[in-house]
Amino acid sequence: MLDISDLTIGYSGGKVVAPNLNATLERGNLVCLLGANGTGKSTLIRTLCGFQPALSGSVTIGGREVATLNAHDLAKELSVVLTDRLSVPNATVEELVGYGRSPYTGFLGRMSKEDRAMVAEAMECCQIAHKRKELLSNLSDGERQKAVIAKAMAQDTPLIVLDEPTAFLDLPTRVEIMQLLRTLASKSQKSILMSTHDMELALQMADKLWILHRNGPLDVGSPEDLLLSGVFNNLFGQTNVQFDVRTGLFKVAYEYHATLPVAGHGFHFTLLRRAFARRGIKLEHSANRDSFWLQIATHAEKPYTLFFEEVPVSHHKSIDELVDKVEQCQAKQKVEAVASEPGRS
Ligand SMILES: Nc1ncnc2c1ncn2[C@@H]1O[C@H](COP(=O)(O)OP(=O)(O)OP(=O)(O)O)[C@@H](O)[C@H]1O
Repeated sequence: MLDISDLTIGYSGGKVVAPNLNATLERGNLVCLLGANGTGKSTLIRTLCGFQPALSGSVTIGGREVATLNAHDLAKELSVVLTDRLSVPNATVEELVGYGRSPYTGFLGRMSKEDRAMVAEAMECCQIAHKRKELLSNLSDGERQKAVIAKAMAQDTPLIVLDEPTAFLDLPTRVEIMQLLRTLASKSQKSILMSTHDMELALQMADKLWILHRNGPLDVGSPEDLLLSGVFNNLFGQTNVQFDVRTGLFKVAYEYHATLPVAGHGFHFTLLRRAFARRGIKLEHSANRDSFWLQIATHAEKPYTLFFEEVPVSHHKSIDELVDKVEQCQAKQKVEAVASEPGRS
C-alpha cells in the first residue's frame, strides 16, 4: 500500500534528519512508528503525507508517487490525523466527521444519502456517535481523538496515518484507541501507520514496528522478530533506561551504593528489590551473612526479619518500615566502623 525507497528526510539547507530509509506498509496492517525524541518520526510522517518534500528517494501510495499526486487525488488515498492542532474547534463532532467526505462531495460540499450513512457509521464505529451534536471544544482529549479518527474513517481511504494519536491519554483510553485502530486495520483492511512513544502497547498490538534510529536506519519487522534481533537495546543509547527483552518492558537503571543479602524468593522479593533499589540498595540472593541480612517468611504475620550475623535485629510487617530500619542500621554501622578505626576515639 505504502512503499518508501531510499528515502532521505530532512529540511532545506541540507539538514538531513535520516538518510536512505526503506519500508513497506501492507494492506490490513497496523504499524507503529517508534523512536526516541528528535529522531525524525514527525518529519517522516510529514514527508510520507506530501506535506514536505523528500530530500531524495521515493514514497509511493498504491504504486503512485506521492509527489506527483494533487491534493484532491491524495485525499482519496490517504487520510492524516495530526492531533496536535485541530483546525475546526467550533465544529460539532458530526460536522468534523462530515469534512472527511469532502473529497467526494463536489464543489458545493453537499452530502448524499450514502455520505451521511458513512459519517454515521464512522461515528458509531469510533464510539463517538452519542456526542454527535457536541462542539469539539467541549470534548475530553480521548473523545476528540475518537472524533478525528472517525473523520479519517469517513474519508474512506485505504491508508490512514496518525501522528501520536495516544499522546496525553490515560492508559485505558490509549488501549481503547489502539484497539479501535486494530479493528479498523483488520476488519476494514485499512493500512494504518501511527507514531507513538507507547512502546509497551505497540509491542503488544502492532502487526509491524518501524523503529527509527537517530540518523537512521529504519528497522522494520514484527515486534517479536525485532525483540529477538536486539534493536531495542540501543534505542535510547547509553541512558538510564534499560530494556528487558524477556518481559518486553523498559526498566529504570538504578544507581547502587550498598548491597543487602536476602534469604527468600517470590513476589515479596520482587517488591522488596524495587523498594530498596529506589534507595540505592541492591538486594542479592547470597550466603554472605557476615553483616546485616534479610529473611523473607511469606506466611508470617511480620514477614521480614532483619538479622545481624545470626541474631534477629527486628521483625517488620511493612516494606516501608523495613527499608527505613535497614538505612538506620547501615548508617549506625558506618559510624561504628569509623569510630573503631585506629587513632579515633
Ligand atoms: N521546521 C524544521 N526545520 C529544521 N529542522 C527541524 C524542523 N522541524 C524539526 N526539525 C528537526 O528535525 C529533527 C527531527 O524532528 P522530529 O520532530 O521529526 O522528531 P520526532 O522523532 O517526531 O521527535 P518527538 O518524539 O520529540 O516528537 C529534530 O532535530 C528537529 O530539531
